[in-house]
Amino acid sequence: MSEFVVPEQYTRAVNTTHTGESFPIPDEEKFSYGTAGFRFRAEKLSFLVFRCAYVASLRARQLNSTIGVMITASHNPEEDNGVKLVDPSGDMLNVVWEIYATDIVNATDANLAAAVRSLERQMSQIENSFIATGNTHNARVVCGMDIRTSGPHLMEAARAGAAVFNVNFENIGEVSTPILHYIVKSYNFPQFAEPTVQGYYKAISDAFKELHEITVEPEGSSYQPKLIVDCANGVGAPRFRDLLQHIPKELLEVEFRNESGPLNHLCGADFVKIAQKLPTSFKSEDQDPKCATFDGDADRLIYFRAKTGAEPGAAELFDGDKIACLYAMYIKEQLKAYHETRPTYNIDMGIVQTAYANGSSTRFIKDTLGLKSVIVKTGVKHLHEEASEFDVGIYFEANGHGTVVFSAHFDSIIRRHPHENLALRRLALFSRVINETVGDAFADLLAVEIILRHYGWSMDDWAEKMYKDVPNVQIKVPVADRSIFETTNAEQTLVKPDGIQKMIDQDVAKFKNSRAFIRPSGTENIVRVYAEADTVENTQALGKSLEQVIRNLCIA
Ligand SMILES: CC(=O)N[C@H]1[C@@H](OP(=O)(O)O)O[C@H](CO)[C@@H](O)[C@@H]1O
Ligand SMILES: [Mg+2]
Repeated sequence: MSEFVVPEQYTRAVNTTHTGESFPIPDEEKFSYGTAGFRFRAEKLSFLVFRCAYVASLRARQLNSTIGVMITASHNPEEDNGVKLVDPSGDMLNVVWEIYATDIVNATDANLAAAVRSLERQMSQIENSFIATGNTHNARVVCGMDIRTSGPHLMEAARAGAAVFNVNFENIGEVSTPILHYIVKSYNFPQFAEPTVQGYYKAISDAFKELHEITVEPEGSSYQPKLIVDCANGVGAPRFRDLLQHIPKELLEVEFRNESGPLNHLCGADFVKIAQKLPTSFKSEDQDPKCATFDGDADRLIYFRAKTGAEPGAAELFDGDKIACLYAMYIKEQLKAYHETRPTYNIDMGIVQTAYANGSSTRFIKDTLGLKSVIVKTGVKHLHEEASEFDVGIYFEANGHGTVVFSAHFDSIIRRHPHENLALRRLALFSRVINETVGDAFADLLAVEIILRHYGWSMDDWAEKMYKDVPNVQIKVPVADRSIFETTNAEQTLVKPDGIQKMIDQDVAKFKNSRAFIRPSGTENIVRVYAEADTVENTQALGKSLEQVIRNLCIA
């Protein structure tokens, strides 16, 4: 019996990009909307951006709102690129739409119209909304890109994608990912800020300057308003320079490094976090007092300095966990002062972390700050969602991606009455320095500086007055097929392949104060091993032995 063969004109072998160029996709290749959208070598991206901007335009019509498209591959190398979509609130794309986006990206050219009709049918059942009809005059797609050389071509792919359904398109040029998120929110909530890059600079810097004015350094303060920033050779360099035009040097003086070399190469927040090393152009002997690093699209921030008493090039990190704890200390203090004067309206606060959070930070949150840390799955959308359960929800990934979200209740009590007392004013202004839509390296840096000044802290103080990280290691193990790994318990336990968790548990039991887990990455073809133990040597040994568990399994 002969098998039915689909005529080629109906397969993905004849798919095309926005310029009509052929983009054949093998049958077995299925794109999926990962932890942070679609990410590949840049060659694949014109097609994906074209289709994603089309999806964005459908969502924009459905909600009669502005939707964002960001073209970036964050901390990945220059040759890569990626695309992710931003919802009207400035948050990550709604998860149901991640599925629609996946369907549309995987459709054949011939089936695209049918895929959209099916999407519309599903939507009319679930949300009672329609794409093709109704009021769509506010529908708009706003698109930003980082500074990869593939960016401008992909911007044209996005423009073409939005044009298919005739939706307004705006290119906002080279921006950090958080700027794009902020502008999308500003379009949809005009009272929030002017929906331009300048509007973002003004809103954040005005709040910073006002909060700075009412932040008094304590007597004997060791705070220094100076720091050196490693820009990962990314978009953070030009845009942070622009933002600082709005902030007088006496308030904050920044020296820029790694502004124009190879993107994310031996520098940037991801490199510093995983290697625990100083980025290129920083040296141990310089003993630079206070340094910070962004990733390639400036949505991550980590503070660091040269580690004393360690091998040359080693870095001491003040990572996402330490920043989260700093925010928590400060906000808790202001909330306490607020509750003393107005006990009637309770405002609750919580901290959300992932399993990668250093064990010491979680203990500090619980034992010293008397707060609870909720552990969720990796990926900002999970943290953001959980943090939104609180009036003040602080969330951070250990890698430096994080922010604070504030509830409507907080809004009505604090933001609308900021002049009643100092604590209220501080809270209200702090909430405006922060970019609530997503982790923002610039906004987070300004918030950290305010808090260090408030406490009169140097980096020494920050290190000594909080907690000491337990030794930890993160190892990337390349694998042919990461889909064979399945996790549970906020990704801390492997349920598949069979028997593997038992081997992990046996290894972990050999070391003192140890904790470890293995999970497949959602962004790269690797499995990540994370381990903690009592000493650096034991941590390395545990990490290596777990790495071997994976290697044996994947070779077998
Ligand atoms: C351990 C780690 O840092 N994982 C990162 C990384 O996800 P993976 O699914 O682990 O590849 O990229 C995500 C997107 O940038 C980020 O949210 C996450 O924290
Ligand atoms: Mg990033």
